[in-house]
Amino acid sequence: MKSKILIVGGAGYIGSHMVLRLAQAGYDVVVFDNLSHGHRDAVLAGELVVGDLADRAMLARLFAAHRFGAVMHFASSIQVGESVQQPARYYANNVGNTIHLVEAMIEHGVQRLIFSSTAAIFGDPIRIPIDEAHPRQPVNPYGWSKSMVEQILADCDCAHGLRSVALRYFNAAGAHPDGLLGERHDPETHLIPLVLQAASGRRTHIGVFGTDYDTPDGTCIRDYIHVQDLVEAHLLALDWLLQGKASTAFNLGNGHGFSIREVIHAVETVTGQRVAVQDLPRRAGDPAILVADSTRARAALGWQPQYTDLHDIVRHAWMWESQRLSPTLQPLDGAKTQN
Ligand SMILES: NC(=O)c1ccc[n+]([C@@H]2O[C@H](COP(=O)([O-])OP(=O)(O)OC[C@H]3O[C@@H](n4cnc5c(N)ncnc54)[C@H](O)[C@@H]3O)[C@@H](O)[C@H]2O)c1
Ligand SMILES: O=c1ccn([C@@H]2O[C@H](COP(=O)(O)OP(=O)(O)O[C@H]3O[C@H](CO)[C@H](O)[C@H](O)[C@H]3O)[C@@H](O)[C@H]2O)c(=O)[nH]1
Repeated sequence: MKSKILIVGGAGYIGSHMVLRLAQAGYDVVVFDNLSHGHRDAVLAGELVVGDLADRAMLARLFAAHRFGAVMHFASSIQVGESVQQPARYYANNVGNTIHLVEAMIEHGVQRLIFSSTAAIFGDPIRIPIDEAHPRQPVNPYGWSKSMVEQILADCDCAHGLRSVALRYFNAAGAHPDGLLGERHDPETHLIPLVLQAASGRRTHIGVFGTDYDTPDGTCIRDYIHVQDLVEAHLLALDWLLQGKASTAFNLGNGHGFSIREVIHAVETVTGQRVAVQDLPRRAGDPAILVADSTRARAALGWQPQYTDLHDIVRHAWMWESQRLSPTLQPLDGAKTQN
């Protein structure tokens, strides 16, 4: 009998893909999500418990009712720009509420945690690609909140033997290859779904934030990693912890960067639609280039990303976007919806 896994934030984009994959791998899954940004109908397996990490009494009841072998923690506030405007709210949800979760785990003897960290802990990189030895120097409250949690987890390992793996995703993208799940952030701020919405007619155009970066075409370069490949890394990290291995952290990306213009071009190729582009000033806090060195995850976990071609990532996300298009769907910025 496989362990029962608690997925906190399992109704969100990455968490919902994780829930399905764990169920397919034979794990018993319980999802805990306040549905602030998640979707009830994205939980395609297991039991959904609607609750907030701020509610310590509810967490205590949850841990008393189930015997969890491990916890995967996807729940957080995720917008970098918003974190600059509302830092206290970000620290409360991403750090304060994570402490509630960790305390409940310690109290109930649950010793394994996989934590969703981010490339934002590295701030403006001093070298590319970014490996685990790169200094952590966040430049916004979102990145700081994740870096602080990593420190808290290291301290809780020393004090309580809580074993954890922090997975630092670079740019999560794509959708379930069978079209079952996809990215449904509201508001959507991520590049690939926004460009696809411009291709489908749900938006009039895509704004490009900054065309004067020190990159070949002047636009920012990011490392887009398929959500399904991230999910596979979590399964391997779970095995790592179940085998009793030490707490650690891994950087997760493909190791290839694509510029914003290359992403737009890939969307045009995959969809056959022309995307209207408006060049805009830089967005505050965007590093020019973020590319992961995931050598360690490949060597230690045996992680082998499957969907490394940007066109596959865009194709799966397009399948999801196309399914969501219907004559009744409201245009998002005054654009006409195509049928
Ligand atoms: N999407 C990316 O590109 C990316 C990159 C790096 C790291 N991450 C991290 O991965 C994780 C998942 O990201 P996502 O894109 O799936 O986000 P998401 O917003 O789709 O999912 C987060 C889920 O957590 C839930 N949640 C938030 N606060 C909660 C609380 N206090 N109590 C209970 N539930 C709560 C939300 O309702 C939502 O369902 C986040 O921790 C994020 O910081 C994401
Ligand atoms: O309408 C848009 C949206 C984005 N971009 C640009 O596209 C690139 C990618 O932007 P995203 O917002 O899709 O992703 P980020 O690289 O800003 O953010 C990602 O990495 C962050 C850490 O740096 C967080 O972890 C975040 O959750 C994750 O999606 C950036 O250069 C951004 O300026 C545009 O030009 N136009």
